[in-house]
Amino acid sequence: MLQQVNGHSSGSDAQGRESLREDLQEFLGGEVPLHQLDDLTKVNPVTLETVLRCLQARYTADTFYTNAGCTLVALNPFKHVPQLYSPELMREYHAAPQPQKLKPHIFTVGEQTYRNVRSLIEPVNQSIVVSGESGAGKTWTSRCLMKFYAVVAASPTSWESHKIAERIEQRILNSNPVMEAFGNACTLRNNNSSRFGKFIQLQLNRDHQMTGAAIQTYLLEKTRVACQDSTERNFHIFYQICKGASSDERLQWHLPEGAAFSWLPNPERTLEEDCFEVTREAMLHLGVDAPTQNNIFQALAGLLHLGNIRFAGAGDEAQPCRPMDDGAVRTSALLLRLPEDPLLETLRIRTIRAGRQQQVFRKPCSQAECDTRRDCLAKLVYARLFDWLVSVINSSVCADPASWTTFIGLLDVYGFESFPHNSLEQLCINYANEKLQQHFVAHYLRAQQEEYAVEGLEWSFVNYQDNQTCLDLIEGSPISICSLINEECRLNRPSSAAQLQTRIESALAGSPCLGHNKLSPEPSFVVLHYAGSVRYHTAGLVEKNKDPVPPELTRLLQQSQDPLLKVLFPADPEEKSQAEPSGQSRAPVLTVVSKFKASLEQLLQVLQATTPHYIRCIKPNSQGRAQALHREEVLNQLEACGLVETIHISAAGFPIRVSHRTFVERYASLRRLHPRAPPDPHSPSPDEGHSEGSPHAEQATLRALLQDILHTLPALEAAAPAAPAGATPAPVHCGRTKVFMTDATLELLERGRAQALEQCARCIQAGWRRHRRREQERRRRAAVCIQAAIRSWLTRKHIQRLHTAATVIKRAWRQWGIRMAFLASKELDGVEEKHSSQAPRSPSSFPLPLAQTKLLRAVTHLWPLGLVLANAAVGVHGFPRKLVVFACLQLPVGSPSGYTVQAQTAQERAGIMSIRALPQGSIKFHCRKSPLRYADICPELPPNSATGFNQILLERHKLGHV
Ligand SMILES: Nc1ncnc2c1ncn2[C@@H]1O[C@H](COP(=O)(O)OP(=O)(O)OP(=O)(O)O)[C@@H](O)[C@H]1O
Repeated sequence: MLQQVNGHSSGSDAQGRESLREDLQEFLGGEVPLHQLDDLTKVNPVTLETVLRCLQARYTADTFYTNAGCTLVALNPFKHVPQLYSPELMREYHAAPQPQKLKPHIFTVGEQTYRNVRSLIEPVNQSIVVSGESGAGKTWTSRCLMKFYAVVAASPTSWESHKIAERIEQRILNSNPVMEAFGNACTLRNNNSSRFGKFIQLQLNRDHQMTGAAIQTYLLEKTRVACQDSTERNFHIFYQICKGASSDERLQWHLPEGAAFSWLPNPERTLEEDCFEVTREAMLHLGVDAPTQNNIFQALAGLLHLGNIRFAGAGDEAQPCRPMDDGAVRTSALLLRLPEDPLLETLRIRTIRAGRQQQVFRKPCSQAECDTRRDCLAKLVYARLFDWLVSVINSSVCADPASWTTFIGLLDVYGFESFPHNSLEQLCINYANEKLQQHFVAHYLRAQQEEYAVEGLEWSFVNYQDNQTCLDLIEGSPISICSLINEECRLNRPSSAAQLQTRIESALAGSPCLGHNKLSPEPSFVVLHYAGSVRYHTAGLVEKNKDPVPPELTRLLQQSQDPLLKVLFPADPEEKSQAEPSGQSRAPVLTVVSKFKASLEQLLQVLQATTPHYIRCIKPNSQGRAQALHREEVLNQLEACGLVETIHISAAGFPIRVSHRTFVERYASLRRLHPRAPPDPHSPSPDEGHSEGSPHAEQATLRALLQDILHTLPALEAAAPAAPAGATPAPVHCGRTKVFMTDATLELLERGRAQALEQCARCIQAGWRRHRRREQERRRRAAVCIQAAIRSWLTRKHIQRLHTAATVIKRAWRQWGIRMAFLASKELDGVEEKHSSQAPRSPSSFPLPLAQTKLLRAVTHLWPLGLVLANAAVGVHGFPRKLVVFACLQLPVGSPSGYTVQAQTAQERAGIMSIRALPQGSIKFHCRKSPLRYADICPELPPNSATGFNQILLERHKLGHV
């Protein structure tokens, strides 16, 4: 299902798939973000895509270790990660009650292994297989594990034993720089590439303290001594002596500064591995004293000079080739302490023994043969030197067999290799990887079986074919690739590469793992390995397998006066007979393949007798850059280290495992599609007997729901578009806590769920529309109500405001009137008040309308006269004048309720400005202007109207005209 979803598509379809993919991944992966998933087997479903995504997420989050079931996947950080390998962290993992609960780390594996040894559960001995391609971090990992054991497996009780343990650990750790100097080289893929495989056995005593170690090496790439790619380098030790030797040593070893050696490409490149002093120091700790070291380095210098020997063809086959530089021969012979002439002769002349008497014939070699013999001599010396060093290290670090009881093995092997040109080396490496893969798969399947057993599932349905057929093809009996190549060596007959190809293809035609190779221009055969198909070229395969060492070369080296070479090449009659296989001899020939096979079998026997642990080192990118993960490259390595294969094995079973609860939550809707018949009311309910809310009751309810859902599967299958008649039911198993299913079942369930969701969606849509219509109607009515209420409220408010305004106006108007009246009355002098107080007026005794009428009449008819009198500058004053005025105005004099005519003496003096009518009904003569705003305006009164306050009846300027 997920693979389909992961497939390519375009446009909206792709978008839909993407969202479904995410949805499914969320469902299957649970809530845990990918980078927090510590175990790749918990990635759900277990597909390459999800595994890759998980590894990428973790790498981005600087999390470099991830479990994959019984395997630890280690991504190379390609950078220093502070505290990732500190002694404190080692102790933390060592002290943890359950180290597997801590974050995945090589220390978890280390600690688990150590605890297994202590628990004494069979098999007590443990092994850690560290694999991966070149540069993936195998050596680093092995080194870290050794340091880990040096820290945790060294807590002796007494001070003395503490010292001994410390010395042993130091020696074990010191073996690393020595092994790396002699066995590692800078390659295109790794500056410090191990050119051999190794199995380190860390020996523990009864108290589980490390008492020693033993190192077993496999398949050193000795051809590198004499043949290097122009972009690569020879073994580190050659550069170390050339760069690190003192001037005396340079003289002694004939290594002048800047000397050029044809077997020393790229000498200008300086690596951190070029540290001569470290190597010397470590050798010293391992018991290789200074004179022996000197001897070793001198021999190595001799090999460098040997590589400078060049031969020129003599032109005549009967004549041996000429050396182009006698100096190189001389120096080489001197340093290797070989006689110069025999050295030259051995390189140029082959001896052949023939006939019953084993007569010796001497035959000059061709130029190419001379070169081959020279290279062979160097390879022979170097390989023996390497093996001798390993044995020296072993004798230094290996504990007395009686002192150790258990061991932890560290296997650092080369990963699966597939290059454009593959030969015997790759065949051996890939053969070893096939063997280890078989071992790993057996172990992995066992772990899977255990999980299935815990869940109460049968294992038998997992139909997986392991890689036995491929192994049969490579090493099987009686006919296999190895046996055919060995046969060619044994028969010692001339055979071409094409003939070998034909032989292999015809003899092994029935093997399903032998690929067809019709189009290749070069003779080759194809093997379909578990990690991919590899084409092996047959040219030179037999020769490499023979790894012939001309006996003359061995004899020559046995003549050396050098103490080291004497040790490396003792005069051994047994070796002699091995080195001189007779063409007619039927004795088994020790070929490279047969030796390798033997050591591999021995190794597997050791592994099978131990509890294995696996660390798969992955190189995130080939450039060695930090923070860069190239998916394609990682995918290839996952394939090569067998993780993909184990993923496929998972797929052969039930790659999808979901907990009961999650399953029910996701697929509960399926019950709507095909409802089950209601249960018999008399049958017991699933949670009967369990108290409500108890875990049992919950589990029982879940199970019942689960069964309901699973019962819909047949109906779903029948409804599936391409369901063939009589198709087998979708495989699904209900474990104790999880539902196990295949990809096909997931697809079926998902399809049903989509249908159920569609139905639900329709229901929801209809309900929603109904609900929306009702809502809309309700809203409309509510809006009308609200509008009406608001309008009435607004109107009320408006009217209220008008009322308030009117009241305010009225009040203001009244106040204004009062103020005006007050001002008008204030304007009067105290005279009136006096009059008023003396003769209070009674409205009832003299009603105002009548008084007004009288006044008006008086004003209208007589006031001009009174006025004239009042204004007269001379004349009557005082009371007589008042009387005159009163008379003119026809006002009753002394009437208590009548009008008063007021005029102040000062006014009288200043003259009258105006005559005014007051609301109280009196007439006033004003000698100045009124403070009232309108009081000084003489209204054009209509006849008989005298309203207003203090209204001017007549102004001064008009007075004159009167
Ligand atoms: N855990 C790590 N932390 C930091 N750097 C690392 C780590 N592991 C590996 N490296 C880096 O990667 C380089 C290659 O690692 P290493 O030599 O262990 O690879 P290898 O798998 O042993 O390669 P080969 O098979 O060629 O020997 C190291 O030199 C180191 O720089």
